[in-house]
Amino acid sequence: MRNPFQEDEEIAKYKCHVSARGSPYLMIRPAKYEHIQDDPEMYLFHDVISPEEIKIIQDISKHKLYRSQVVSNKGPVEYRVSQTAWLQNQTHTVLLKIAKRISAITGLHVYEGIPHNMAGEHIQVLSYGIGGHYDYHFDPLFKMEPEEKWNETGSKFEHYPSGDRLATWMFYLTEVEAGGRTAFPQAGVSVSPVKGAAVFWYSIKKNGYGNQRSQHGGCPVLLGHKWVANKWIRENVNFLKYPCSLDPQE
Ligand SMILES: O=C(O)CCC(=O)C(=O)O
Ligand SMILES: [Fe+2]
Repeated sequence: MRNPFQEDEEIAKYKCHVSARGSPYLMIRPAKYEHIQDDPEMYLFHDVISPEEIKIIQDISKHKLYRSQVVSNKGPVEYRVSQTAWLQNQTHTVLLKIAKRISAITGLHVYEGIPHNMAGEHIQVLSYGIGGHYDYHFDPLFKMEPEEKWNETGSKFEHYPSGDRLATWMFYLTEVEAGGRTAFPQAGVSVSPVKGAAVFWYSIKKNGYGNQRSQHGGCPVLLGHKWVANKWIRENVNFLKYPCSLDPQE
């Protein structure tokens, strides 16, 4: 996939892969993916959700959709124009299968688990019509704020005992005729929706701090209809899966 924001030299560093990623579940059908960036670590995985699975997800979402909100504000906001549906794993067997697949590919725990120690959030389905968009933002819930604030009494830290959003896995359920890219202005990359693919990136660095370069947004849909599904993967249960590195800045 050609990225208009990346120089040729930078593109040359990144490669496409076919790999079982060390998982026995992927031996017969290895993951096909593009390595997009190192900072943040980011990949585009192809053919990770089938057209039949997409249809099931859209069908169960259709009567649950409501105007999207953001964590920090109750009610609709102008900077996020789309519709949202949250799907719990038990809504359909397909959702459990999908969680297992994400886990095999990323090597992370992604099951919902118990509320105070969850590995992955419920799937969040988003539907954008023409003009639908989501301005630049960060997915982490509190780690983009200064560290002194994380642990204040009554702070967000207390409300998120499973830790912050370590990584985002986002399925593209449709192509978009024009517009609708997911853009990362600080990392200098953007990803065009490819039906059946998923973009995956880490928002928290190995040193435990939020990564400013993970800032991203959904560009306005100019023509067509865009559907995506987010799976946010939490930090605490994954502390051994994403260990710190020898470089404290990393
Ligand atoms: O729609 C997109 O491309 C991005 C969506 C997003 O960033 C979010 O829902 O947090
Ligand atoms: Fe986001």
